[in-house]
Formats: sequence, C-alpha cells, structure tokens
Amino acid sequence: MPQNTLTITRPDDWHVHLRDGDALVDTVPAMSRYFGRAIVMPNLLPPAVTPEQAGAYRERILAARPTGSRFEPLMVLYLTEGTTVDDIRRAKASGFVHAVKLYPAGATTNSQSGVTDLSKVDAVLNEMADCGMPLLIHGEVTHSEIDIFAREKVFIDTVLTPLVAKHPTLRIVLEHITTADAVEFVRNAPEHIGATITAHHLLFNRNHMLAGGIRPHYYCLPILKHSRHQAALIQAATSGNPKFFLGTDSAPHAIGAKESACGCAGAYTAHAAIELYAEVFEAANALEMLEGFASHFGADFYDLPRHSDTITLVRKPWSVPASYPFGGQQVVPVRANEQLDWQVQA
Ligand SMILES: NC(=O)N[C@@H](CC(=O)O)C(=O)O
Ligand SMILES: [Zn+2]
Ligand SMILES: [Zn+2]
Repeated sequence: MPQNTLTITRPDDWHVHLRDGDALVDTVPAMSRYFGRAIVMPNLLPPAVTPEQAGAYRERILAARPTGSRFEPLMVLYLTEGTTVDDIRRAKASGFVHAVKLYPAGATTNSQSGVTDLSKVDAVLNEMADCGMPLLIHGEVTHSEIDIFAREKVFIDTVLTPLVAKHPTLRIVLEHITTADAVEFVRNAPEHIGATITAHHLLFNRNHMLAGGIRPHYYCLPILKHSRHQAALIQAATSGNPKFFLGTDSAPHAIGAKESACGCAGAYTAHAAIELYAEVFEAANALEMLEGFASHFGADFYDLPRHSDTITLVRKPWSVPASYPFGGQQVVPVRANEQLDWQVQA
C-alpha cells in the first residue's frame, strides 16, 4: 500500500525569485501558501545592493501578502564591486538581511552588476566571515569559451576552491547545484558550506529540454545536465545529509520572454514546489527524508528556529493549469497541463 498522507514541519524555501512591482501580487501569495519563510533573491533591475534597498523591497513583499499570512521574506544583498564593509555591517545590524549573493557578472538573469574579480571584494568577504553572514553563490564561470555544461565544474575548480582556501571560515551556500561534481565538493567541504537543490534539477535532465524538440520552459541556469548528474542530486537530496536543503529557484518569466528566439533562463515551480519534491522523494523511496531536506536543514544552516507547526501532503491527483497570472502577463509553470499526485491540505 503506498503512503497517502505525509505530515512534515512547515517548510521554507532557501532560494526564490519573487520579482517586483505588479508581479508581487501573484508571486507572494503563491510562495506563502505553505512556505513559512523564503530567502528572496535580489536580482532586480536595478538590484537590491544596500540594506536600505533590501528593506524597501521587503516592505513591498510584505504588502503583497494575503490577509493573515505570516510568511516571512528573508532578504539578501546583491554583491557588487562597490559593496562596502559598512554595507555588510548595516546589513547584519538590520536583522532582516540574512545573506549576500554573488553573481559572477554575466552568469544569469540580471547579473550584469555582479562581480568580475573576487579580489575586489576581499575586505567585504572578510567582514562577512567575521560577522557570520553567509555568501550565496551562483556557481558558474562566464567565459564564452567554456562549454555551458561545464561551467559549474570549472567554477568549483577555478573560483570556489581558491575562495574557500582564502576565506576558510566564510559560510557559503552553493546555490541550485546541478552536477555530481558539486555534490562531491559540498559533501567534502567543512560543515559551514552547504547547497540548495531545486525540484526541476531533481525531476529533469537535459533530454527533457532537448530530445524530440526544444522546450524553452525547461531552460534554466545552471542548465539541466546529463541524467548521471540528476541521479547524484537525487542521492544527495534524499540522503539525510544536512548540507543539502530545499531551494526552489522558482524563477518566473512571462510566457513571451520564454517562448522566444532568445528565451530567458528560469523555471517556475512555486505553484507546486513541495508537491514536486514529494514526487521525487517518493520515486526514490525516501518520502521520510523529505522533512529534513525541506523543513529542518536550511533553518539549521541559517541559524533560524525550525517551525513548530506542520503541513500535510495528501495523495490527491490534480492537473496543473496551462499558465498562471504573472504581473498582468502569464507564466507557464513546470508540468503545465500535466497531472501531479500530491497536494497540500488546505
Ligand atoms: N535560475 C535561472 O535560470 N534564472 C534566475 C537567476 C538564477 O537563479 O540564476 C532568474 O532570476 O531568472
Ligand atoms: Zn542562479
Ligand atoms: Zn535563482
């Protein structure tokens, strides 16, 4: 008999894009259905680079919460070569900035204000190590001559390994990992280095995106890899190792920006995040490992209390709509028009 219900501590999302402006009335209610907290990415245009900008963004998110919602956005500073030690001190003192995000310039959506040379932010990284502020990393190199499927591994070898050697006490989250190489790196790294894993990198590999036709809604960064890497991610997520925790990287783009000759990177999963992870964990015969991954390990890493209430998943098949409203436009979700087994009890 398959298990038909699963009750877990309320989960959090340790990596999400809520966007800004008109989109918030759609993205914030979707994210706050059952997630208690979320680490909100700062890659806006212009990016949230100071604690004051992050605070103003936080207020816009709070204003978009449904009545009665206790969803808590955890804010992140966007690291630039102009970030100062004082920015980090004010961020730490704010109480609402929980991390700083490194986008190698040019690596992904709205990363053009990111860092080209890590040595330029050395003093900032020292301050972060001193005050215990985590550095969240989009871990890909950007040189045009490096193959897109190799960019994560090359980043680990040429940027991350020297960074960890230079800043041995800096807390780091390697975000949305996509390779067996990243799994191995994080597993062997000290305790204060962790990683988030998305639902789509657990569910899909590059064949889903490219075999039998090119499917732009599977295009995200870091790009989907060979199924061998997908298998390593599933193993890591379901292993019970607390270094690996839930980060959806739900990254909505309007339908026209995806279905295009040059489509944007990002997969939208906030409509069914825990439901999609449950599917992966069940297929791996590891439903009992979902709670640690989704609800415990991220909070522990960020030194935040675990939630004291729960949510219940029930096996109750439903069809994912073809699209959802998104800031006056539409976004196509992962698994559009397909059936999902799990849903969260209202
Ligand atoms: N993951 C993506 O493919 N896109 C993200 C940016 C990011 O997280 O790299 C986005 O903001 O659209
Ligand atoms: Zn990223
Ligand atoms: Zn992201």
